[in-house]
Amino acid sequence: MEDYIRRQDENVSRNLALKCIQGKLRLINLSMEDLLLHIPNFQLINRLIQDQMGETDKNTIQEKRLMGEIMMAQLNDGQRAVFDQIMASVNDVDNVHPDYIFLGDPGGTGKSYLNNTLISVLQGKGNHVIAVASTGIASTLLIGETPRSKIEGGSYSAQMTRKADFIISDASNAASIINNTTWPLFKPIRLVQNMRTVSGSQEFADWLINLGNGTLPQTPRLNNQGLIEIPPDFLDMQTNIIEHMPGPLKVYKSIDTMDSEDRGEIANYAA
Ligand SMILES: Nc1ncnc2c1ncn2[C@@H]1O[C@H](COP(=O)(O)OP(=O)(O)OP(=O)(O)O)[C@@H](O)[C@H]1O
Repeated sequence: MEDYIRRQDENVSRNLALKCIQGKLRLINLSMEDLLLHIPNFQLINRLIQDQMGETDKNTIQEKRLMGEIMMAQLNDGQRAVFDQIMASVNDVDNVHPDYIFLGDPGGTGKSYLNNTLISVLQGKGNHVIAVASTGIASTLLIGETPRSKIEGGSYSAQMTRKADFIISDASNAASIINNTTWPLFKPIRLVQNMRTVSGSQEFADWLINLGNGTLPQTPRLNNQGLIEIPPDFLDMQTNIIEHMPGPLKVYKSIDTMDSEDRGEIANYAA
């Protein structure tokens, strides 16, 4: 719920969080009733979606246009080239540009920044943009075999999807898209300049790119394809950063998959 409350009021946030929980429960064949949870208020959520669809008043468009111009001016050459390709696809009247573009890893190359720039610029031009949380399911629904104009149903999501000029999905689970039957429709593009490292850290930037690409050389001593060795210099850098962080050290563990006979317990761990 905290993820939503930054942007919405408490009641809307509670219902969006419940809707998210309901989606996760469905994946493991559980319902809200099974866990005695409230059913989300879909009317409220649909109204919110409708408000967002109608968020095209002149002031908003003007603000987005200015923001888009500022962000666009900051793009590096690689980001700008991808930006131009995507804009060509969005404005494509002759259908010569690809409809589906996949901006892949590596991390830190400014994909989110570029996505936000595209959203601001397109909204600033009055285009309808949808930014979706990306899961394999979302990509399948939005980029499935059904052309968007043929998506049926009167729900706000269906209306919004039909009307969208541009659908964008960030932080995607690449594997779920690459393994999807729609993958051949995508044009894959990569950014290469790491934007998280400062100038003078080229070695670290290259190492991060290779890490993201899965092209780091194997360390024979470790004798395990799945293990990588972090060079001591980079580890020193991390220790240095941690030492400069205020407050007591706290370790958070992450879990990729949860295995338990108790389905309720599995539902407590977000994937
Ligand atoms: N053109 C730019 N000008 C200034 N800062 C930028 C630019 N592009 C990206 N950044 C900054 O670089 C950092 C990394 O960018 P971003 O989060 O967009 O990368 P990413 O590829 O989405 O990373 P990840 O895949 O790890 O989430 C961010 O702090 C972002 O604000």
